[in-house]
Amino acid sequence: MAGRVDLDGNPIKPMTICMIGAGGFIGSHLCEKLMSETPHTVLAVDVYSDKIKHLLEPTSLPWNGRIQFHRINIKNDSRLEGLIKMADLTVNLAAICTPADYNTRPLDTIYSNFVDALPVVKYCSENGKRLIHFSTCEVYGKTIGAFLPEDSPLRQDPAYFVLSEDASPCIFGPIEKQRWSYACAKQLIERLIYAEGAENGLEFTIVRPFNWIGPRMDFIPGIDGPSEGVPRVLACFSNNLLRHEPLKLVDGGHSQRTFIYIKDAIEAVFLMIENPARANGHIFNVGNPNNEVTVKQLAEMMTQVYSKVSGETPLETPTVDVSSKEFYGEGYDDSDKRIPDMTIINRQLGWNPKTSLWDLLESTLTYQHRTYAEAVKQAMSKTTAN
Ligand SMILES: NC(=O)c1ccc[n+]([C@@H]2O[C@H](COP(=O)([O-])OP(=O)(O)OC[C@H]3O[C@@H](n4cnc5c(N)ncnc54)[C@H](O)[C@@H]3O)[C@@H](O)[C@H]2O)c1
Ligand SMILES: O=c1ccn([C@@H]2O[C@H](COP(=O)(O)OP(=O)(O)O[C@H]3OC[C@@H](O)[C@H](O)[C@H]3O)[C@@H](O)[C@H]2O)c(=O)[nH]1
Repeated sequence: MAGRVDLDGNPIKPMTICMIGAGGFIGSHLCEKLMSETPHTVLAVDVYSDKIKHLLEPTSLPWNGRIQFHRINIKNDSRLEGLIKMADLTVNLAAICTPADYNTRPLDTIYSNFVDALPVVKYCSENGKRLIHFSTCEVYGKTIGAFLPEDSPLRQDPAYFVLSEDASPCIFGPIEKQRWSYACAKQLIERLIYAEGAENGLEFTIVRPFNWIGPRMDFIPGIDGPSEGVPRVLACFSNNLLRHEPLKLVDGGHSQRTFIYIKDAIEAVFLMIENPARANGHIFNVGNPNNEVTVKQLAEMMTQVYSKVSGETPLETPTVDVSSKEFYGEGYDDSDKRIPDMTIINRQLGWNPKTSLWDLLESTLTYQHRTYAEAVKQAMSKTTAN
């Protein structure tokens, strides 16, 4: 830890970071790396702490005293401003961010992603504190190419699909497609933060994650989350594999995504945290443009990788089609394709992702198998016995 320097060769001073949503998937990985590799202190705010329990106990851990957990719901807790004032930097990760909620709980989604973030922005701005706010690649919505005829050669032209922070439009569906409640709330909070920067001098960085995946993402229904809950695709497919049932392809699984390993993505956030002069005032795509697949291809690859790490033979028919209405309900819609433009993050922070999709799935599914296989087996045998 000694002699840590930033990208311009200046020594990095230890700082205090107020991390809101620290108990979630991304927060747990950020906390873990901050504790093991830096001298920084974290004021960890969340309503849950299960995913960072291993960092909080026992008190003999080498970083004891550098991480404090504050069980606070930011919707209604006056302690929040005090914590932001105590910190040099606030990182806001708190959000409802599972697509199954966007069309079924649109009010909670909009409140969580816009209204609840407002005081965080206000306290940072009023107290002259730096803010790193987590937005999403969903603010781009659909690509321009999605509106071209199916057989148009322009669909192959990157100008019609690569998503760039300072050039691409944000294209959402009609209001009755409530899927876009999340993207729209995230877009408005981005605009508000940007305006606070322009009018009141707020020092901000906005992160747009492109499908970060890895261990501790979401939950396995009926094991460490509600039986009827629908997590994001990694956990949905992991759950199917653990239960030896077919993976469900929504509307045929034709949508495309680029997946990035959480550990690669966290490196980018570290560079933002420790290089304020290069990160302030910027919006950054953080993704891996080399890891593009259709959801169907993802299902096939996960089936192969899971068979390798578990030693189990895959099902003869490993996938099954399901309509989005059946899977998510009324008002669902989808992003067609998500390729991040990496120009700005390359220029400002010199960052690039490293891990291939196969490798990241291998380490993630090894973790899923080790963590959940036994519990799923027991839960399934209990259900059969009843
Ligand atoms: N994982 C991704 O690929 C991805 C992609 C795009 C955007 N993001 C954004 O990154 C952020 C973190 O995502 P994640 O994947 O870690 O999700 P997550 O759900 O695992 O983490 C969010 C955390 O925020 C906490 N939280 C929510 N509301 C709160 C409140 N009112 N008070 C206190 N804590 C609250 C939750 O308890 C949870 O622990 C979110 O803003 C999300 O929109 C993530
Ligand atoms: O079991 C499943 C689950 C999901 N899917 C499909 O897989 C794709 C990816 O689904 P995810 O649940 O990972 O969510 P999305 O990529 O659509 O959105 C995510 O993007 C970025 C973040 O802001 C959020 O974490 C979330 O909105 C979608 O096309 C979805 O319809 C399936 O085909 N089967």
